[in-house]
Amino acid sequence: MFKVHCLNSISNFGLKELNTRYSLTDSLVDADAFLVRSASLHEQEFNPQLQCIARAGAGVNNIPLERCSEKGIVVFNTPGANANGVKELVLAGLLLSCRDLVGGIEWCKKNANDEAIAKTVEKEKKNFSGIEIQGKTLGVIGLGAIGAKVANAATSLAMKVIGYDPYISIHAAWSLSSKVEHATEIQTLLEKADFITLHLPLTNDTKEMINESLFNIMKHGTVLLNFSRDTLVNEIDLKNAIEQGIIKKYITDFPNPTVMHLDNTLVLPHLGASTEEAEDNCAQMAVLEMMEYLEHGNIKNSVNYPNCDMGHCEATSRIALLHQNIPNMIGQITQVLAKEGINIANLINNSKGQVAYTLIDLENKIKDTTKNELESIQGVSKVRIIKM
Ligand SMILES: NC(=O)c1ccc[n+]([C@@H]2O[C@H](COP(=O)([O-])OP(=O)(O)OC[C@H]3O[C@@H](n4cnc5c(N)ncnc54)[C@H](O)[C@@H]3O)[C@@H](O)[C@H]2O)c1
Ligand SMILES: O=C(O)[C@H](O)COP(=O)(O)O
Repeated sequence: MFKVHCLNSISNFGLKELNTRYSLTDSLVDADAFLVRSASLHEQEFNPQLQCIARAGAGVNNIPLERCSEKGIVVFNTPGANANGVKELVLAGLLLSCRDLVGGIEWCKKNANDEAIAKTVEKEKKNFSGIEIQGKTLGVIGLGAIGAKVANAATSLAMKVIGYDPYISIHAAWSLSSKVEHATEIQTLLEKADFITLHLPLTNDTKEMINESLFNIMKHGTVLLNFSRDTLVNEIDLKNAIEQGIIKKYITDFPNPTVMHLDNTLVLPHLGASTEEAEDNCAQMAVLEMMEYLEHGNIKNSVNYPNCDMGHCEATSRIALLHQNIPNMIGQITQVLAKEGINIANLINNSKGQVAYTLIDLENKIKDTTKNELESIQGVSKVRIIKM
């Protein structure tokens, strides 16, 4: 029986995939797997039994990836599963930035009891007027699942679109409209864009990437949309850019004490992925990735371990080893098995950066003592017996 702990509420559409081999646990201590959305795990201790963490969503900056890799914990996310939900909210943000819709709605509410409102409004409406997006230039930074959808949608709304993504995947590149202009340097995008939207992950490399030096390249009166993460933007520099009129409007999905007090800023309550469809998609994908790993040892969409698919085990037993990507690991592993007279039916060894994953089907049963011996090889973080 596998025990699963949910750190956030996860859509039942995903949880109903769990079969009789699973139970939900309230305890973090005895869980084999965590399901999580945005809850932070940085301060969380991980028990030795924890095999994987499935993030029902895209961003994994709430998970200590390095510590998970050291402990042989596989972290999954759900690429693209909430991209349409975010795209639709970004389009809403784009339109909200053009006329003062929020101010206008507030004005109507405030004047609800004015019998002459139909007449007064015709004098007052100029206070909420604005511009159109048609013909304006949108700069999209990060052309992954969300950025590509936003870029394509904006071309359909008659915007000119420039995209910047030095690490674009082939899949994302194929999905982009040919109308999207490709910027090889971020400067080109910043110089031309009337609206800039951020769709890149928060990492050590991208933290506060949008700072004074980039604000200084932007056009006076740029609208900045941030539906990715708050700390991609240096908020002190943002405040200055707003005061200088470089940023005309900042639309963000991430409330924090600083942005709540900025002028010309519209803050949404982290709603990008909060649609029924996105929540269902993410939950289902996360649960299925977790089950495939726990039951069969196969890895799909991990952010810290390589993909690996050996199908379902037809041999007598299956073991998985999570280890460092260093020389002679396979030699040492097969030596232990050979010493025990265990014959290998099939073996996959894949690596990703500093770590590697070895999945082995065996023609003999595997004993606990063999598992212990494999665990004692230097550089092995975890050994799982998937089928005895
Ligand atoms: N507001 C929300 O509710 C919400 C929902 C989903 C995702 N997000 C955020 O959006 C981010 C992107 O999500 P996604 O699904 O599109 O992810 P994705 O992995 O499909 O795309 C991210 C893209 O950013 C690119 N990138 C990385 N570093 C870059 C850099 N320095 N400059 C330009 N591009 C760079 C990558 O090459 C990739 O193409 C997530 O990491 C998450 O933080 C927010
Ligand atoms: O990275 C993501 O997928 C989003 O920020 C969504 O987060 P949520 O699942 O907590 O809404």
